[in-house]
This record gives sequence, structure tokens and C-alpha cells, in this order.
Amino acid sequence: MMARYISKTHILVSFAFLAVLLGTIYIYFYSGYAFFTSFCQPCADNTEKDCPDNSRWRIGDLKMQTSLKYAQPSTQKGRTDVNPVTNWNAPLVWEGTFDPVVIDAIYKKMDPRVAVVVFAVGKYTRFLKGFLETGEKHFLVDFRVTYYIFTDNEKDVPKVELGKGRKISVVTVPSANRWQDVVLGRMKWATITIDKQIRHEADYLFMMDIDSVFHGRFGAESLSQLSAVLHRGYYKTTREKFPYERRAKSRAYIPLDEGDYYYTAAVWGGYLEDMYKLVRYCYEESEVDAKNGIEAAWQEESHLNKYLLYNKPTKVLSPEYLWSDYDKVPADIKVVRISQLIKDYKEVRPNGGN
Ligand SMILES: CC(=O)N[C@H]1[C@@H](OP(=O)(O)OP(=O)(O)OC[C@H]2O[C@@H](n3ccc(=O)[nH]c3=O)[C@H](O)[C@@H]2O)O[C@H](CO)[C@H](O)[C@@H]1O
Ligand SMILES: [Mn+2]
Repeated sequence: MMARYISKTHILVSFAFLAVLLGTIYIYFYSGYAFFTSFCQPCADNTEKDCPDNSRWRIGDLKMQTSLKYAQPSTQKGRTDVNPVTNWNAPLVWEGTFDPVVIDAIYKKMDPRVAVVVFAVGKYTRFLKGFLETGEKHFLVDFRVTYYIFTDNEKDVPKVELGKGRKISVVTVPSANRWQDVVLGRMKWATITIDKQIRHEADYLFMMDIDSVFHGRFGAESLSQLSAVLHRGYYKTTREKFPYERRAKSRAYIPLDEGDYYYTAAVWGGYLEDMYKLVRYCYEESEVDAKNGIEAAWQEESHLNKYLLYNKPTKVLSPEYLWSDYDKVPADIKVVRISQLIKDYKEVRPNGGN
């Protein structure tokens, strides 16, 4: 009787042990596989050796030191003239929706390596000095920043004094005859260079136009997995007026009755691998368009807007994060953090036009 009882228990325990063992083996292999595919998939040649672990830096616990002094946040008072949240519950960042003291205290603990990709091809090298000098005053001050300057003219890259932990890295790219080829070429050369170099050196990446000057704080409040900026020209416009690509033949096509916002392609940022995926998407989609004999209305900006409609950004930045000297500053823009310069399009671009 006792022997039979023991053997029953024994069998049960053995089964349980076997189940746990098989489960563990399955989870180990399955999640190992999922992990492998999730971070190696974005690599161009899909080989393991070219896939460094860029999951190291993530916006993590929002920890802050003790004894930091700052104004108490209110549950009642805040911006009421603008909407500080999207309908998918992501922050929409405006002056007055964050406390720089708190944000800096939190994000400096995380200390990401930030890459800024800018192109200065042809006559656009003239914008480098102003961009870099003002960037040093206002852009992620005290953070680790590397400006990747893509140019066809290395000798026109100015010497600019950089803060501690900040660098310039020059990448040579070919000249172009059409400005459209430069703006679309950005997606191609950025894809290649992120793949080869930048992903080994950075955790976070911004893509920016060079024809701009910083005027105010552009800080860690802008960081998230994927952050996009509202285009200053369309942030109060109904969706059918957005300058999305409207021809169904293009991969960037968006129908008139769809759309959240119109985002600019002149400032966008995110975790390195998320940005890599998006930059590469814009490159590949524009290649498909080219094969079909079409170029999207606003080049990579059209593809970017298509992507962000169906893959929502985790933070939306107000037009404070890219204004333009062409436009008067309205009352709801309390701070112009960075602004596009007025330029003579005909003179500065290889094939004129705007
Ligand atoms: C505010 C905004 O929405 N900007 C977009 C708008 O820019 P813009 O009209 O401001 O275009 P742009 O002339 O600044 O060109 C975009 C960027 O490409 C680079 N560049 C361009 C031409 C050239 O000969 N050499 C050179 O280096 C440079 O970094 C420049 O800042 O339309 C472009 C093309 O559709 C892009 O989508 C821009 O992001
Ligand atoms: Mn521009």
C-alpha cells in the first residue's frame, strides 16, 4: 500500500519536473530566438556580428535625487490654450508642460549618447557654423552629443568649440544636381552610416535640417522612443488640408479622411534602432516609388508622415521644436527653441526652386 502510494507520488512529481524542464527549455529557446530576431532584424545583412546590443539605453525608471528644489506640480493649473496630450495618450510637449529642473535631473542620470545627423551638401555648409554654435548653447546641454555632419565638402566644416562630451564626426557623401536627391539621399546615406558606424556609438538619434538656428532650450523633454514635431504650417489645420501624398500610386499615399497631424521631416528623433527602422523605411519606400516613376509630394517627409500615422510616435513635440523665421510667432508659441532661417532657395540649391 505504502509502496504504491509512494510510486504514485513519485510519478506525479516526475511528471511535474519534466513539464517544468520542458517549459524552461521552450521558453529559453523561444525567447532567445525572439530576442535574436528583434534586434538583429534591422541590420542590413542580417548577420549576428553586426548587431551590437543597443537595448542598453532605454528611458528607464524616472528616478530623481533627494533634496532637489523645484515648484510643486499642480493638478489644476497648466496650459489650457493648447492640448498637451494626443488621443493615444502620448505627451504633446509645449512650454509649461514640464519642469526643466525635474526633467534634467531624471534624464542626466540615464546619460544617453545622442547622435545628431545633419546634411550639409553643396552650399548648405554655410549653415553649419550657426547651427553648431547655437546648438552648443541650447541643445541637450551637458548631455553627450555627437554631430554627424554628412557633406561633400569636408574642408568647409567649421571649427566650433564644443562642450565636454560633445564631438563632431564628418561623413563624406557625394554631391548632387537636384536638391530632391539630397533630401532623399539623406535617408540612403543615413541608413548606411547608422548601420556601419553610428549604431556602435550612439543610443539615441535625431535627424535634423541644417538651415536652422537654436534660440532656446531644446532639452531632454524631447526624448522618447519615437518623437516627432508638428509642422508649424499645419498645426491648426483640418486633416484634409495636410500636404500628405494624395496620389494612390505612391507608397506615401494617405486618403483625405485619415491623419492625426502633419509632422516635419526637419526634426525627428528616437531610440537608435527605432530611428534606424524609420529612416530605412523612408529610404526603401522612396526607392519603390522611384521604380514606379513617382516621387512623393514632400519626399521623405511624405513617407515619414505615412509611417507615423500607423505607427504612432511616443511623444509629439509642438512647433516650438521647429519654427521658421518666415512666420510670425503666435501667442501659443511661448518659446521658439529652434527656427529655420530665411534663405534664397534659388541661390542656395543646385537646381533652384522651393
Ligand atoms: C521645415 C520642413 O518641413 N523642412 C522640410 C522641407 O525643407 P526645406 O524647404 O527647409 O528644405 P531644405 O532646403 O532645408 O532641405 C532639407 C535639408 O537637406 C539638406 N540639403 C538640401 C539641399 C542641398 O542642396 N544641400 C543640403 O545639404 C540640408 O540639411 C537641408 O537643411 O522640405 C524638405 C524636402 O521635402 C524636407 O522634408 C525638410 O525636412
Ligand atoms: Mn530646411
